Amino acid sequence: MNLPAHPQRLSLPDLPRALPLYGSQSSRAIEQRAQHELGRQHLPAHTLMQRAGAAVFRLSAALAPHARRVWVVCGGGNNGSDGLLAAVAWQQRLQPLGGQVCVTWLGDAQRLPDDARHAWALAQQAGLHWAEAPADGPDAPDLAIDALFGLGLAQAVRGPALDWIERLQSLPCPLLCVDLPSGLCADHGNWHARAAPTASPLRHTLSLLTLKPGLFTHHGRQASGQIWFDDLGWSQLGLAAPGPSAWLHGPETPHGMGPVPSPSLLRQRQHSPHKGTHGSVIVIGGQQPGPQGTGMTGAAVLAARAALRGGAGRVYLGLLEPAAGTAAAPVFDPLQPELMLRPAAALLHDPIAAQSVTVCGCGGGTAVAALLADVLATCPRLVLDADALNALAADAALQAQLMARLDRGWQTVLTPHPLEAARLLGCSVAQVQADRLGAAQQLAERSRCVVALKGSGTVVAAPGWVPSINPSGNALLASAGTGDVLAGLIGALLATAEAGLEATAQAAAAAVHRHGRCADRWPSEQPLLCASELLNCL
Ligand SMILES: NC(=O)C1=CN([C@@H]2O[C@H](COP(=O)(O)OP(=O)(O)OC[C@H]3O[C@@H](n4cnc5c(N)ncnc54)[C@H](OP(=O)(O)O)[C@@H]3O)[C@@H](O)[C@H]2O)[C@@H](O)CC1
Ligand SMILES: Nc1ncnc2c1ncn2[C@@H]1O[C@H](COP(=O)(O)OP(=O)(O)O)[C@@H](O)[C@H]1O
Repeated sequence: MNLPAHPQRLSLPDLPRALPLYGSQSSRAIEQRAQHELGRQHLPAHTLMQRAGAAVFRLSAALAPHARRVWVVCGGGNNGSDGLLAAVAWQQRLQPLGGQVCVTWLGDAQRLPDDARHAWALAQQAGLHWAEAPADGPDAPDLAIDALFGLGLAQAVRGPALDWIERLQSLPCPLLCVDLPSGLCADHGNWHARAAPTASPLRHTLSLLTLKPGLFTHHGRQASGQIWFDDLGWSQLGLAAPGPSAWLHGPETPHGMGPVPSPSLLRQRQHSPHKGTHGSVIVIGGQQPGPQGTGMTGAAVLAARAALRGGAGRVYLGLLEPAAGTAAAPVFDPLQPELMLRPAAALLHDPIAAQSVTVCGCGGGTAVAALLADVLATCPRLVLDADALNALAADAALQAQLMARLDRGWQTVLTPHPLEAARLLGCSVAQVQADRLGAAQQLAERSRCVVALKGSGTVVAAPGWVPSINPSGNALLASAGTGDVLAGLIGALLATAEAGLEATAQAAAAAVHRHGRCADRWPSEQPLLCASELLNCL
């Protein structure tokens, strides 16, 4: 058998293809299949662990080639074994150079799993230096390896490991986390230690055998730093893997269709299309300021502009009627005069509504609730955002109407942030965030809609689909109005997408990826990315 490939650096967000993600259960199933096959091929016991230890050593040596004082923190399970084997390899490298490896070990020699017992014996033979903590001052570590917990962490960390995790995460030297940063839940990206780590360019994570969903959503991206992957030779075994728990999608999503090319490129390649070919988008929202209205016209304007910049051929902006005695609605958008402004109710009763994608709810305030039943009944392709979602959450009749849309072959995309998702699911934000994949999937199944659950690692789910996680975007997007831009962009991509649930989900995922990529490409010398600036790079 060939040797396993070197660790691959995951170049996010532009993955060449969608990658399967496996939670702890399916990772263990894959490990079992691999162990069985390696045994069948008469490879020595502990081969997988040996490969894991070698991969950790190889990558850490590449990250810190001049390291002389290495601190390796190991737990008492198999994650710790990978660390122990890497420590032995570092000891062999550093001994002739006068360097030192310090191992902090949490295990109980009386109750070690089989692989860990073997690694422990090798570590004993190598004569490693054991200590509760590394030296301080000039002898402080210049490389650290975190092998406390990987897949086996099931609940809040207890005991001395809490202090070690904190110390590891704040060291001013490169840190390589084995499989997962200790404290991070493989399945959900929840942080199970004290305060979640701040971002650090010194932090790396080498995911072993499989990529886990928790690395890419909720606390995962920030806690993991740069993510690397080594499949430990799994792909060369030619075995069937269980179905993935989720996908990590790039511009190409896992569900069949190729990458979504940029609209301008598509247009430059063609000659015969007219504006109608590029689809129409209606945006309904933007409650006017007034005695009841909260004044959120800007949100609907952002969504409409995003639909235009996203490639829609025609964009209509239907602002919600101003209350009596308040200022009249604007008649045009001076910065984007291409937008066609009409009263929202008039747009809904125009035949245009049947041929367009409608984006409803951005800045809709309380006024949008009154129109929602009409919107659900007249708009075959629909994106519901913000206040439309809140109105939906408060009204069981509207929810029933939403669910029935799919029977007519009508598609809907919901774009909740975690609070909106919690309202729709009738649970707390903490419950949504504790299982973002599960929450998005549950909402998709319950509402029979495509769902984009926003936040770090936006999850796109659809009924009957395996959900996918978007790897683009960063906290530059955490500012008011960026969600409105996303809703408009989804509308634009839907306007030229094929009919059907799969194409709808594909378009939503592509829009989420494109939206996040704008933030990833934003020049680092410019500290802020306002929603209106985001429009310029769509
Ligand atoms: N499967 C694979 O893909 C492959 C797996 N490999 C490697 O094995 C790793 C999985 O190993 P694993 O199953 O032994 O679990 P692991 O992460 O070491 O944790 C168990 C230890 O943590 C402890 N512990 C748990 N919770 C705790 C808490 N809250 N607070 C405190 N302690 C807690 C628990 O203690 P206990 O509960 O038993 O007292 C036990 O000592 C995987 O991530 C990868 O690195 C690769 O080598 C090959 C391919
Ligand atoms: N930390 C983050 N990392 C990546 N994307 C983020 C982060 N914070 C927010 N976003 C993205 O920014 C957008 C914010 O949307 P939303 O919360 O609806 O804001 P608003 O209603 O003000 O427009 C979403 O697309 C969300 O995924």
